[in-house]
Amino acid sequence: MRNVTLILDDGSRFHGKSFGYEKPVAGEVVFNTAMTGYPESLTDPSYAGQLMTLTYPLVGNYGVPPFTFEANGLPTFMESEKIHAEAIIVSDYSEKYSHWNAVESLADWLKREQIPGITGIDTRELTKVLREHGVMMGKIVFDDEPNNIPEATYAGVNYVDKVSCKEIIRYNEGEGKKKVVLVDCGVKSNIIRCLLKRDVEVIRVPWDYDFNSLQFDGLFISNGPGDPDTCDAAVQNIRKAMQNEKLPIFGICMGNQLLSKAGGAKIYKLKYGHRSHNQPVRLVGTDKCFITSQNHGYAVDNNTLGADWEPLFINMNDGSNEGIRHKKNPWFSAQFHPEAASGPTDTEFLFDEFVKLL
Ligand SMILES: NC(=O)CC[C@H](N)C(=O)O
Repeated sequence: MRNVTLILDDGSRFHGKSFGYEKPVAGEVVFNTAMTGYPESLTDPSYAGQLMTLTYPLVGNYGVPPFTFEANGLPTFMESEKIHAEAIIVSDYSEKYSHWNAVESLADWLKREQIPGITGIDTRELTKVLREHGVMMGKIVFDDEPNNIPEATYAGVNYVDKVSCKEIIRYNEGEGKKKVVLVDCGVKSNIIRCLLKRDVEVIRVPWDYDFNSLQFDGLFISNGPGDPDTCDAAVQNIRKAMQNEKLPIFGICMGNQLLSKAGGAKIYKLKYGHRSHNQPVRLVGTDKCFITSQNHGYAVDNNTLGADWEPLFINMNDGSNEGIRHKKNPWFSAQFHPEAASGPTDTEFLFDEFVKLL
């Protein structure tokens, strides 16, 4: 195993060993405190541009599931067709694995997809640095090679355009009871699975496609990577769709941010984001709290919501926005991931609420 160093923008250095593909890499360094779910997280398109640190110390011991596909073209076990994170950073990589569904080791998968993985990093100390300073850009370099990796940029880059589908994809065509247009900002497969199992036809369109001339019963806006302020074309299309006040609209994560922007609200960057399986959110107006799966670095500013809108969920750790709803029209969204995959399924009922409105 070759020696590597993770260098953060503030000059902090963390020394470890390479266990994945051997290439230097740069990106935004983020941390995720979930205890499981590395196959799902690595293939979540929302991690594009990011070096993903896992704080759970032992990673790799249940291997990697196969890349098989369902009849509708969706991967059976993964959240997209490939790894989207730029790299994975762990404390203690386990090459030995055992699981009913495992077909290869995490190292073999990373090498095949040309994604660096590093182990032996004090991920607890790294997370403390990121919590105190805020997320930072960083790079992984090989100690025996000159440091020749260019700096990466994250803010202001339109990552959605890199991961969105390039043409329309239809699921359950002519079979579902209702039709939903899904704006693909980097959609996770389980969102589509959650819609399909509720008997709807899904028309998945590129993020900037003007879908308003299509025939459909509801609009869904997906999760996606990067800065929502780079996705103006989607915001304009959503605004056009809102001219029909009866059209049900549901957004998740980036979808919450884009719906909020279409409603006139502003977005800001969180100091170090929410990435875990145990983020508590309260349903506004009730004492109900749900434990949610999350992966986001930006948030909607509650104080900028227009008079017709209100927060739907609030994060119980830091009071930040976790969803919005319109006071009159059937429009709502969640900042967390009700589709889970990975993580708790407590809030999957939001898909039922959406489908009931169609
Ligand atoms: N998972 C997502 O959709 C993330 C949305 C956005 N890229 C953020 O970081 O906040």
